[in-house]
Amino acid sequence: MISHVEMPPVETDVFRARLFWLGRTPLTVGAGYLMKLATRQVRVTVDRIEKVIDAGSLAGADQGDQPQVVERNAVAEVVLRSRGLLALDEFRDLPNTGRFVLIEDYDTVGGGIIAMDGYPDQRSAVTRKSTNITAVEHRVTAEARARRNGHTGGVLWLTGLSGAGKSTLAIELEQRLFAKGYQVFVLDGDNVRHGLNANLGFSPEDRTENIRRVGEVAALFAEAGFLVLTAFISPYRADRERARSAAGAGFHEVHVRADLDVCEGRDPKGLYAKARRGEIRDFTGIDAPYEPPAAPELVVDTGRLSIEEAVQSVMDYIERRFAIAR
Ligand SMILES: Nc1ncnc2c1ncn2[C@@H]1O[C@H](COP(=O)(O)OS(=O)(=O)O)[C@@H](OP(=O)(O)O)[C@H]1O
Ligand SMILES: Nc1ncnc2c1ncn2[C@@H]1O[C@H](COP(=O)(O)OP(=O)(O)O)[C@@H](O)[C@H]1O
Repeated sequence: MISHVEMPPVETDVFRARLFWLGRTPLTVGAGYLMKLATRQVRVTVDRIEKVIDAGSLAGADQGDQPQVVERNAVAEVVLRSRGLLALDEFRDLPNTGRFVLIEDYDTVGGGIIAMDGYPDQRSAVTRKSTNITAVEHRVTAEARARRNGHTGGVLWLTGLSGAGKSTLAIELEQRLFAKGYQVFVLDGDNVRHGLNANLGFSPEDRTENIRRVGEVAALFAEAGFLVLTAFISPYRADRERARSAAGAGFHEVHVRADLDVCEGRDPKGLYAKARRGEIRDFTGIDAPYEPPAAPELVVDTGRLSIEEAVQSVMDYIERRFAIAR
């Protein structure tokens, strides 16, 4: 793709669209459509419908917090997802190329404009700048490390909203696993942001870079034979998938799940209250997105389980997946 050096396209597999729906059958969450974008056609699926406005009355359609359909002639804000990375322009920067048409069974069923609010440009996370580099082979094998430690190295990647219980579980598990003889270490969002990632904030691109670095560090710890427990919100699916690729087969995604109102009710650091008062912007779950895992290896429902039950369920999982007979 050729682009102006000052105005390169955004690279992403998820984006927001404001669209006008013309289809005879409603647009639905999970449905797939062909998106015509300048000269390209790509398949996209509807990840979320954020808001629906009836074009006749201009009133918000009453579908609760999570609308599931957009009826004909309605205007909606939706989140669309593609399989691979797409190069896109935002409508506000480049109106001519920042718009698209949706097609279903050869019929035009909608048209809209692209916005990236809340979602990162993934360009820097996928760009390699170094060349002429050659990997050095270790002589200590992963098997030798595992034999000595009594368990394989790996990454248990905890993801979830603020207040879901990631740190509580990770810290408790670290102590219990250490007592059992595991080489174990917790990488926690709040701690890592004091050092390695002190130069990063909470913009979508900074969160992506935060998770990119942590994913690489966790993969190195795992290679060194450690069991790494990471406790980051890690709100974007693509970032977690990159962390998975960095660590390979030893990566296990754990969704620490609790509804937003449960997390907000706990509010252990008083941050939700600040976000509601407008003192913190771009707070996950309030005015910044969280993309739940589509197929995590484990779900821990901390809204239903006690801390002890939640710890035990992850502990059982770890013992099944990582322990080896010496
Ligand atoms: N805007 C905003 N949104 C979300 N969280 C915020 C924000 N500002 C500060 N904090 C505090 O930072 C912790 C999240 O850091 P992470 O590194 O895990 O975030 S991310 O993965 O990069 O999204 C998070 O910690 P946890 O509550 O443990 O999740 C908060 O304490
Ligand atoms: N089943 C549970 N698992 C984990 N934490 C729980 C659970 N039930 C209640 N909590 C409480 O929820 C809060 C979670 O906070 P924290 O661990 O800091 O979350 P996070 O790291 O995801 O932001 C703590 O105050 C904890 O005591």
